Amino acid sequence: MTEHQTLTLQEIRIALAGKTLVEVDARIAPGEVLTVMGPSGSGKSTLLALVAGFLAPVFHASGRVLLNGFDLTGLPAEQRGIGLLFQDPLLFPHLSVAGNLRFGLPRATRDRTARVEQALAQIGLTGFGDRDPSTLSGGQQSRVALMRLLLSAPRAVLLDEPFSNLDTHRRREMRQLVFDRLREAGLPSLLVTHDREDAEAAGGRVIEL
Ligand SMILES: Nc1ncnc2c1ncn2[C@@H]1O[C@H](COP(=O)(O)OP(=O)(O)OP(=O)(O)O)[C@@H](O)[C@H]1O
Repeated sequence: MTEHQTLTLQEIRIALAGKTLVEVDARIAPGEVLTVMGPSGSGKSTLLALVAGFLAPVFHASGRVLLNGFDLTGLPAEQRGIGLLFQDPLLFPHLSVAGNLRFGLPRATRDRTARVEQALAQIGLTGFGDRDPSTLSGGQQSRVALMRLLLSAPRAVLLDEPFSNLDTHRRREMRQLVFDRLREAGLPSLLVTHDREDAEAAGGRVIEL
């Protein structure tokens, strides 16, 4: 279990061609999901890119991103320990379902096979470990992507329209699973969505860009 963290977006300002696109100042508590909403082009994905550490150089950004007071602002993406979940589950097609989950585990993890079996059981996919990800339904793939993310022990999570590829029923199930898991793990998260029901299910504050 990861130490509980607070994610702070301190006086963030992102500008494009001299014009302010995004201004945010927020502190996200452990287990809290802060939802970011706003029209297309308002800078939601750009804000996530800044927090993750891969903001395109055309943008000018100021402010700081802190995890439990530790300044991430100058760190490259791979050193930030931030997990990402997108609309597309982005499973590795050349790895089995179990291989995708194993990939999430930090290198020093012991009992890897047992951890993967346990993870499969937690998402209702016992017996699916040897399958090729493309043979899974969209909802099953989403669950594998979520579990791969959680196994990687992130310190914070960014979600960009993570449910928008799922049908209504699967979306409800997946929302519940994702938000329960993030709360249980005590992870601060930032959710970008167009869907009010996502924001309600997330249960945290909502900011509009
Ligand atoms: N690499 C880039 N170079 C130049 N402009 C960009 C780049 N990426 C995004 N933009 C512009 O920045 C603005 C914000 O884009 P962004 O993708 O953050 O919006 P969004 O709120 O996530 O939109 P959507 O809801 O459609 O996903 C848009 O005007 C977009 O055209």
